[in-house]
Amino acid sequence: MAEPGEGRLGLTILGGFLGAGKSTWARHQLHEGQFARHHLIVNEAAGTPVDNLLLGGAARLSVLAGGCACCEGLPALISLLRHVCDENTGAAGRQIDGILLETSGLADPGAIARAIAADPVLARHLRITTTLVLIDALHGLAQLSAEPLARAQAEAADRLILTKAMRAEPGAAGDLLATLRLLNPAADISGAELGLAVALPEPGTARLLAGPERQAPIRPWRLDVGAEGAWVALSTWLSALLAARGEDVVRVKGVVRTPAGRLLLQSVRRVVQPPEILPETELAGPAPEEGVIVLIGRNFDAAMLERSWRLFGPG
Ligand SMILES: Nc1nc2c(ncn2[C@@H]2O[C@H](COP(=O)(O)OP(=O)(O)OP(=O)(O)O)[C@@H](O)[C@H]2O)c(=O)[nH]1
Repeated sequence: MAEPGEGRLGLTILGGFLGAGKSTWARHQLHEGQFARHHLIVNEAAGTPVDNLLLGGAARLSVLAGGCACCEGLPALISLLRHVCDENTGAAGRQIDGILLETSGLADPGAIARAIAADPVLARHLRITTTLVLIDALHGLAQLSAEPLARAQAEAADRLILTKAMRAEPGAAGDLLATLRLLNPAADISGAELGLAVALPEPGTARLLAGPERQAPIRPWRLDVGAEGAWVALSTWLSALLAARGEDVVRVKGVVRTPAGRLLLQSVRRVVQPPEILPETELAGPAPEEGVIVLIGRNFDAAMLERSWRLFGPG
């Protein structure tokens, strides 16, 4: 007798807070030959997608930008998933082994899973094989305390991966591990550094999580920084912004043109990451908009960002 779920396409949901390392982890898995015959869907809350630049190894890639897939971007996700299911049934037969969905850092994977289960078409064609949530070992404890969303993400997982595991101070990482075990005792937990599996720290003490205060919503802001030449001004502006308003800046990412080529600039909380030169070859998904920075945070307004950039910007 056929098992329930047999024949349905497997869906892996890859979630985690802003900057937790979802694209980095997925890129490494693709490099290692994992998810080789999967359709990769990348969701970004901002309208200017960047993550697909890191996922050139994907055989099939769709980008859903400009709306988080658990809320305002949900109709687009449902319709794309139906389309992928359609393509993989019928005469042509199955072209892929499954779907890997990288959610935006603002998505609750539990809400996505519930929406899929409630959709009569998807419920017949898809089954969620794993909900994998990445937790940033450097910022995870603070996020779990301050952001209800980070907690909801951790609780929704059946697999948790502590990323940046080798960069974190072992005591703090051990406390984070103990806190995660308290929050989600059923989840399998492992560690990773740049996508590579590494040992977990010794478990420490679970930190009591204070109920988060009411906060303004986190949302993306777009800043046009112009064409070539803005690089030095941009790094000075970003350092000044993080010094002055670091608590409100959750994530910054963007692509700027420099004499050395296209540069991917990003920060997670106050940590500015080393810039990365992007290959000029054709990449999966839409071409990136150059000279555009996406800032994801709270309590900003577009005019204020413009003004502050003009203080530093070239010309
Ligand atoms: N040292 C270290 N850095 C990491 C690791 N994972 C990610 N990073 C860095 O953290 C930054 C954010 O990584 P991404 O993979 O873009 O994170 P993300 O979760 O896809 O980000 P969003 O889509 O914006 O939520 C990048 O600068 C990465 O190089 C890790 O395991 N170790």
